[in-house]
Amino acid sequence: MAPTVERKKIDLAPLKAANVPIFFIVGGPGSGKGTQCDKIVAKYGLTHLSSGDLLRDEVKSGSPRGAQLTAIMESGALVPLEVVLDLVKEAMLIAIEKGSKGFLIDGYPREVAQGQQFESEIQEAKLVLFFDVAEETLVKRLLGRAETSGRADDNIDTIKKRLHTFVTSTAPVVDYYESKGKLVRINAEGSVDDIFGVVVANLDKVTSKI
Ligand SMILES: Nc1ncnc2c1ncn2[C@H]1C[C@H](O)[C@@H](COP(=O)(O)OP(=O)(O)O)O1
Ligand SMILES: [Mg+2]
Repeated sequence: MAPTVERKKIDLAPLKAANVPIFFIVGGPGSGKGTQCDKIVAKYGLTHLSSGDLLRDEVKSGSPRGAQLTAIMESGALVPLEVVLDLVKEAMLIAIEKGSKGFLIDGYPREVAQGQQFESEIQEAKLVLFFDVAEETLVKRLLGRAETSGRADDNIDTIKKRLHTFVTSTAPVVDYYESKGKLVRINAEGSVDDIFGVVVANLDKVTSKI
């Protein structure tokens, strides 16, 4: 059986009181989420949180929770939904203390259930930006990133597995938010700047109050 992970009680009152806009950023691995988020942060001053980075940072921190996470990932099991959500909540609270104007939650939700849990415990997402890219392009970009990223998961076998996971579990997320009228589907095959132009046009419609 996979080891369990300790959970602390997290007081979300300051986050709820701030009531800042939250955007989910979804798209296959290599679709350019990180690239576009960096540009959004620079223009709008939103806080960028990547659930993958938060997990990797927790593991690197050497905390007891990080060690428990390593054991789970090595056992091949999935990190429990609540633990990822705890890491996101903690990072959001720290950012709110520093005056964050809103959040880009990158790579989350991976499953419809994750999105529902986030929204019921924290707050509804304002919009979901979906970077839509053909599989062929994703593979090409990830192999390019592999040359400099040092990420163990940027290799052809793992890339294929991640693409399969994306198609089977994340595609329903896209359908779910589309049915709620919150999905912004962005064709992300073009250049970084062209894609950003579309992002800006969509964010400007809803961030006039930021
Ligand atoms: N529009 C674009 N055209 C070409 N390459 C792009 C691109 N957007 C991002 N890239 C590159 C940068 C990275 O090396 C790789 C993956 O981008 P990323 O931002 O790390 O993706 P993600 O965070 O969605 O996994 O592709
Ligand atoms: Mg990324």
